[in-house]
Amino acid sequence: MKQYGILAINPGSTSTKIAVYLDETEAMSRTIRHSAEELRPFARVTDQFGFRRDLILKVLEEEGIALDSLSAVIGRGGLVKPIASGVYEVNDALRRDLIHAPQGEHASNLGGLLAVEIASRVPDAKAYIADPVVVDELDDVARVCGHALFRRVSIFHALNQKAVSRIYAARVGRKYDELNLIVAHLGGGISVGAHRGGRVIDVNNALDGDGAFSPERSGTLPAGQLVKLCFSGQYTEAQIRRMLCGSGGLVSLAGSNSVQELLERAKQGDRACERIIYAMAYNVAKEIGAMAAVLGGRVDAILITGGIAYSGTVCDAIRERVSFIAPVEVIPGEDEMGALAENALRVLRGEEMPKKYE
Ligand SMILES: Nc1ncnc2c1ncn2[C@@H]1O[C@H](COP(=O)(O)OP(=O)(O)OP(=O)(O)O)[C@@H](O)[C@H]1O
Ligand SMILES: CCCC(=O)O
Repeated sequence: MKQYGILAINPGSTSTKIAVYLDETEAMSRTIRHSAEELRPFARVTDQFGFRRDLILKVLEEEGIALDSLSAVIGRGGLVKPIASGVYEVNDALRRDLIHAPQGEHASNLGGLLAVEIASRVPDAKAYIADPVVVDELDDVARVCGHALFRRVSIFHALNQKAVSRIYAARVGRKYDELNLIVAHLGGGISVGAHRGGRVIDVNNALDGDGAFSPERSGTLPAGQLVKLCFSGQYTEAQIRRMLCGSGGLVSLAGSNSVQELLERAKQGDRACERIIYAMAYNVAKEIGAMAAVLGGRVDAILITGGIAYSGTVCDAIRERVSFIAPVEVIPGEDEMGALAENALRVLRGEEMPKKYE
């Protein structure tokens, strides 16, 4: 069988992760860190394009990876229009939206742009994105909220939520699209999704003041108090937005986005820290309960994933409240790089057709 070389690119706010796979086997992986000073000169995320591209090319050269060994380059997709789950070839329409960012700026907008640039240097190589944060499979009823000017929007850790669901399905010898799952991704942001037969029919918008609070994000806030703050004249719109996403959650409540650090402080006797960590777990459990109702109580398993899932303390605090719903499985960390490569491989092998972004 033909062997495929795949470069996966996952740009985050302070790092660019890259990995090269030969079929399913990882040949190299590297996390390139970017300091605040390095990124300061760039006004917009897309302005960082040339800077990150050159760093990727340098790492590939250092690792002895020849560009012409690549059959495809796949990037994490960004804040484009709401789209169905799957693999998308990077076409002009997608490129335009990654640059102009109709739903806002996000580091992952660079994924598809870097993929198409690097693929263009290799004859016949394809450029893709897969399961971007805007994957939207919401049931119609989940879009409705309590005022005609507002609607609920699906923005979440689609790539990792789908990847861990497939891992769990393989473990129990079932197909992802036969299962009803609740997946709680606990990272810098937190998303809790109801997966019914392979579709995420309800999920919180993890970027925009919705759901459980997380290390850096406020989650849902009392709307009346928020309105009052907005009109207090004390804060600009940018400052308020930063309270929701960036300096909300644990950063605001406990002064750090590191759950590891806060758990250590709690262990040393800091009761305030302990209370806040438990409050975060309590809010995640509440979201899981809501998703159990969305699934009509028919839940095969609850999966807890993301960096915070390495903490037994946090997982136990959640499990205690939700294990009456379904078995709880912890799949810590994320394998977004592996998930990107697998998505590209399915398309290269003809097992899945890439979708067209319009
Ligand atoms: N062993 C651990 N125990 C407890 N917390 C941990 C552990 N390892 C990582 N974390 C916490 O996980 C959080 C970061 O999670 P993760 O790495 O998934 O986030 P991210 O990739 O930056 O953001 P996102 O998942 O939203 O894309 C941090 O608060 C970190 O302290
Ligand atoms: C919303 C998913 C991605 C992120 O946490 O930034």
